[in-house]
Amino acid sequence: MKKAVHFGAGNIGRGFIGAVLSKAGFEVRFVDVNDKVIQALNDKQEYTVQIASEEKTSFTVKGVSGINSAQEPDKTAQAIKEADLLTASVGPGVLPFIAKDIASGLTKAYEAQGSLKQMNIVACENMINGTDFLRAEIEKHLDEDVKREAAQKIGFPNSAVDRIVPIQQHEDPLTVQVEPFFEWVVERNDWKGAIPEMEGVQFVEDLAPFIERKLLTVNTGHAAIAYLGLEQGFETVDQAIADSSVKQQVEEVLSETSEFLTKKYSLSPEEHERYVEKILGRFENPYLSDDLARVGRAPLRKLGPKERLVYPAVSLMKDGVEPKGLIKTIAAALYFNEEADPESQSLQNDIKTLGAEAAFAKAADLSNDDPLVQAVIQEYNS
Ligand SMILES: NC(=O)c1ccc[n+]([C@@H]2O[C@H](COP(=O)([O-])OP(=O)(O)OC[C@H]3O[C@@H](n4cnc5c(N)ncnc54)[C@H](O)[C@@H]3O)[C@@H](O)[C@H]2O)c1
Ligand SMILES: O=P(O)(O)OC[C@@H](O)[C@@H](O)[C@H](O)[C@H](O)CO
Repeated sequence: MKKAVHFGAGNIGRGFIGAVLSKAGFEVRFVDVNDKVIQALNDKQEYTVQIASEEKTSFTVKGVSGINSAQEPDKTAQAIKEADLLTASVGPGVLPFIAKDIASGLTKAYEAQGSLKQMNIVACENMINGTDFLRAEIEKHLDEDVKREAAQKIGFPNSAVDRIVPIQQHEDPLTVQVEPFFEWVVERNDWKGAIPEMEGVQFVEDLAPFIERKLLTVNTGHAAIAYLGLEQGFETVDQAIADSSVKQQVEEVLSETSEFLTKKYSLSPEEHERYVEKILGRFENPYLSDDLARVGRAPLRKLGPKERLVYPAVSLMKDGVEPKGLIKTIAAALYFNEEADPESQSLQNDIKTLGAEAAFAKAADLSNDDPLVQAVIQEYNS
């Protein structure tokens, strides 16, 4: 049986990636640091995925087990040595940490066998070129000979993953509720070996239009709902989007990212409009309760230069377009203050000590006098 190792047995890990891998015939070993989830995976070897729709269907994902990488480094290394496919959805900020575990597994395998098995490593994060980033982090911990062997034997394709999976509230720590829609797109050229048949996975020549369309529509839209919705006192995505003023502002933001995307990738405006409509419909799903605090989480990451808000805003401004909706959303993001979110606390602390202008400029990697910084601060102060 083919073996897959998936780092991150969280919401998208169990709710989507693990389910696809299991269905494609892989034995799935989840690696995580959450011992409750790992114990439950080893006790049950299966879990339930519920579809958030009127029909409320569910299915069972079988053939799964867990390894706690913090407590079981040898078992983690052994699983990496045996893997045909390694995937990860831990959050971009955690990739440097799992890179160490992966590098250690690859080094042990190389030392034991004098070679590495052919495999693919795919990061499934909301991040442009997430696998390239993970690869660079892994390589920091490899000796030259292992690095050379890894370049020969391991494929590092970038990927884009789309399925809304909120924070879970079930008695069973493994049960996971997901929306009906799903999309997993993987870059074909960087895949090593024959392209496998995997239901739910699409292999494409060029990932850039897919990841950018997804990040700058689903995730920009989500961020706008979160930051603008919290300002209005809403708690969940469906509640916020049901408010006509929030919806109108989200539509304005998505019309700006649509302008950027259709121009950059020569997309058909009608087809892209249908894509946007579909996504707005997903946000309105009444069977899914998704916290605005989750959707707005990690604001320092979300305000980064290659991320869902600043990247399209800067690009549009360079083309002489003032993205009023994005500017409003970024200003609202600077008010995101969630006690349980460490990045939101760092952002608020930066605003207190440096001022909002310098705090945003730092997060976005822009100079204080950049036109976007000035427009955002004018909005923030108003
Ligand atoms: N939830 C979604 O709707 C969704 C959809 C598409 C993509 N994503 C992306 O997937 C990633 C994960 O999101 P999520 O919502 O599943 O988050 P999550 O918090 O539910 O899952 C992350 C998991 O990583 C684990 N983890 C943390 N540190 C680790 C370490 N050092 N080693 C191994 N595991 C570790 C956590 O314990 C947790 O189980 C993010 O990049 C997110 O943007 C999420
Ligand atoms: O995971 P983040 O923090 O990058 O973004 C929050 C949500 O927008 C995201 O998790 C979506 O639910 C997901 O990307 C849908 O595919």
